[in-house]
Amino acid sequence: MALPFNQLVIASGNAGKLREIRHLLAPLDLEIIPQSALNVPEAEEPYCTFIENALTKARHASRHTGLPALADDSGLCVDALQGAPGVLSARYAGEPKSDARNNAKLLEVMQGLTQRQAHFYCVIVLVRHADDPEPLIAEGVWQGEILDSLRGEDGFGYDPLFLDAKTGKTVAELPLDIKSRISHRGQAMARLLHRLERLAT
Ligand SMILES: O=P(O)(O)OP(=O)(O)OP(=O)(O)OC[C@H]1O[C@@H](n2cnc3c(O)ncnc32)[C@H](O)[C@@H]1O
Ligand SMILES: [Mg+2]
Repeated sequence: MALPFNQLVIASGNAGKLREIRHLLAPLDLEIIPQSALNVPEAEEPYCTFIENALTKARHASRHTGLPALADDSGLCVDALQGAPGVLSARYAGEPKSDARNNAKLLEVMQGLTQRQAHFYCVIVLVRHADDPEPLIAEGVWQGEILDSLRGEDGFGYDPLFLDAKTGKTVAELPLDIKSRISHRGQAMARLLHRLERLAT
């Protein structure tokens, strides 16, 4: 597909996410540039919805670089916790961000709970310029359940606690290519690429 741009800034500072996004965008003929390479400072994420935060991150990176930018805002939503940690997933256990402390907190909060259903949610936003009135937006959801102990070494964030019902594995036990095919992020990116096709010449 021939896109109307050949460079794309990824508005994320999360190494695990960046690895997955690079993998998902690999089929495109695009130069992928992490925002850190262009000294974009981390954006504030003050909103209570994923979409508002994603839009803010994408516009922020685009404004700083003058390039098209893609942001991912995502998180884990636990049914029994009314959707927490939700938009606060990255900082559930406070500052500085720590996957290990977030997982420990989640285990503690869910101790003794039998209702363990949860989902990962991801929204991806692509703006062609900072004030783009028609950002491309796509979502994905991945249903699973929260285990009572950590399993697996791969991935990032809550992956060692999230059991995928279909494979019977935690996300941290799934290789990158399998996770990318079925994850919330993989689904969102597939939909985004579909929308990008309509822009392609
Ligand atoms: O905002 P950026 O810089 O992209 O990085 P971040 O880690 O702060 O990203 P978010 O604000 O979108 O928060 C997402 C958090 O949700 C969790 N999360 C999202 N996707 C995940 C996945 O695929 N596996 C495990 N945890 C995930 C993880 O704790 C992330 O830090
Ligand atoms: Mg963040």
